Amino acid sequence: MKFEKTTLQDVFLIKPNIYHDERGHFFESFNHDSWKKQGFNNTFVQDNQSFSKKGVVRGLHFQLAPYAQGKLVRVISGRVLDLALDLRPESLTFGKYELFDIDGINGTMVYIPEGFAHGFAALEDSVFHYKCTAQYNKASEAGLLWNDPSLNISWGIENPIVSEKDQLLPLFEDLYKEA
Ligand SMILES: Cc1cn([C@H]2C[C@H](O)[C@@H](COP(=O)(O)OP(=O)(O)O[C@H]3O[C@@H](C)C(=O)[C@@H](O)[C@H]3O)O2)c(=O)[nH]c1=O
Repeated sequence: MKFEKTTLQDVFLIKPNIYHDERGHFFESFNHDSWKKQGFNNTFVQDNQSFSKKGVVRGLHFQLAPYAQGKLVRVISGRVLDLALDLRPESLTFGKYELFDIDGINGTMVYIPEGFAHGFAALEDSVFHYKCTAQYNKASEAGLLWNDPSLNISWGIENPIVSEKDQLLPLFEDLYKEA
């Protein structure tokens, strides 16, 4: 598996070695020792899976400390535009985001550390899987509006399906007014 930098500090892509044969294919989606060699000293404590119909946008979500989550995300089937937004004021890439076009064929994974907001758009019917470094904690849930004009995110979907909860999330500038 190859670890590649992105434009965001501490966000990286993980490209697995995929072994194809007449039965199909095989790849390691997580390997403790490979991650340790990269200096990763955290532990994944929860795995999540969701299915999204084509045209769904979920996010942008994060959990507040002490339940902040690092997430290792991947698409099992389908295709997703995945987004990480740096919310760490001390970071060189604070306020910046990057979109990653990932699918169930190339198996590319994205690691999004604690301190980022995360969201994704399902460009096809998609099964999405992610490992988290902290448990779900309802009281710590927080987020930002998926279509905040100041972020101007090109989700590649017109009139997406968005949960009621996500439609009520605050704007980026309001989040920092509240802080
Ligand atoms: C996230 C989560 C939700 N739930 C429950 C709460 C609710 O009844 C139902 C659906 O929750 P949500 O609407 O929050 O699901 P969803 O919008 O898919 O939330 C996820 O979005 C992506 C973008 C992320 O980054 C994740 O961390 C997570 O916030 O599942 C859990 O039991 N455990 C969990 O870890």
